[in-house]
Amino acid sequence: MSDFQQTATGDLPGIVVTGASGRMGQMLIRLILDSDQARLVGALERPGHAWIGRDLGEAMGGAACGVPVSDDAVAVIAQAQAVIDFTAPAATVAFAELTAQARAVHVIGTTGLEPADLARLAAAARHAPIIRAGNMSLGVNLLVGLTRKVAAALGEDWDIEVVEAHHRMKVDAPSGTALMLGEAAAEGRGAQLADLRTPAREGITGARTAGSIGFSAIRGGDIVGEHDVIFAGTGERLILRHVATDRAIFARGAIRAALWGQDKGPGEYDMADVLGLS
Ligand SMILES: NC(=O)C1=CN([C@@H]2O[C@H](COP(=O)(O)OP(=O)(O)OC[C@H]3O[C@@H](n4cnc5c(N)ncnc54)[C@H](OP(=O)(O)O)[C@@H]3O)[C@@H](O)[C@H]2O)C=CC1
Ligand SMILES: O=C(O)C1=N[C@H](C(=O)O)C[C@H](O)C1
Repeated sequence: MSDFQQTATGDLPGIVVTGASGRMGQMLIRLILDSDQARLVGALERPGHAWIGRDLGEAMGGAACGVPVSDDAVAVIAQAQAVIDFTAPAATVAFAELTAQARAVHVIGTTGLEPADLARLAAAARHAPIIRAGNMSLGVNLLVGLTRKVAAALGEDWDIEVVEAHHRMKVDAPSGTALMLGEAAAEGRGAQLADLRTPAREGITGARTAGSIGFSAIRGGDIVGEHDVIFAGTGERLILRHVATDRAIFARGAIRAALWGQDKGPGEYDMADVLGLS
């Protein structure tokens, strides 16, 4: 039986994990319980979920850890210094408003957010820090900087394509990471991604528009997350690649962000801020 006992003692930042039963939720819970820098103070799931009211450790198949799974977001978030949230857009927007009311740090990994969701996050960030990134790993955040530099160095005769692969359960495309990489490539060219992005291709598409940025998504099996930025020139190709093999890289980044945010004022931040890459 797994031991889900809390390692931390004393007055450390208290973290609440939303979407506790999810792939990222469970990874975060294991790492926070093992951490000597933070405490797990709550676990949230949506109303009606089979885990509600159960001890979190037992629900995860191990020994009791003393943290119940709850659907009472207001009461649980009131206990938090940070909320780490890898759920779904509608849930994340609602959690942002509650987390801002509690003046806690909101770390958001959720992808697939629409402009209206982002506007609500911006409003919440007027009251407390929000740290959001489509990918919380060190490697991808370094790749973002490399992509910006390579795009700036190469002319428009180098076509840019972002190719991503994820597990069969992923619901959004292109991935949040692919969009981060596309935005960096566009910035490198002194433009906005919205002006260069090519819609998904199918049928008689015509030739490629010069200077555009294309996206392709593969879904299958248990692929954790793979991203290529392809710079296709004439007679040569340059490919920047990141391969994730373990979700712990995202969870470690999110916990680091939650701790980094403890002395920050209201506002919107990203992982480049957390990692000192800005
Ligand atoms: N930024 C990053 O580094 C990363 C981002 N992600 C993103 O994180 C998100 C989650 O990914 P993943 O863990 O794989 O997905 P899962 O589907 O495994 O987990 C999402 C969890 O959130 C729960 N949830 C949904 N709505 C609510 C709600 N209202 N209240 C509480 N819990 C809720 C779901 O419950 P139920 O199943 O019952 O609906 C589920 O347990 C995705 O958007 C993904 O793209 C993932 C990895 C890294
Ligand atoms: O859904 C996932 O799994 C992942 N989502 C993020 C994304 O959309 O880029 C990050 C990572 O690739 C895993």
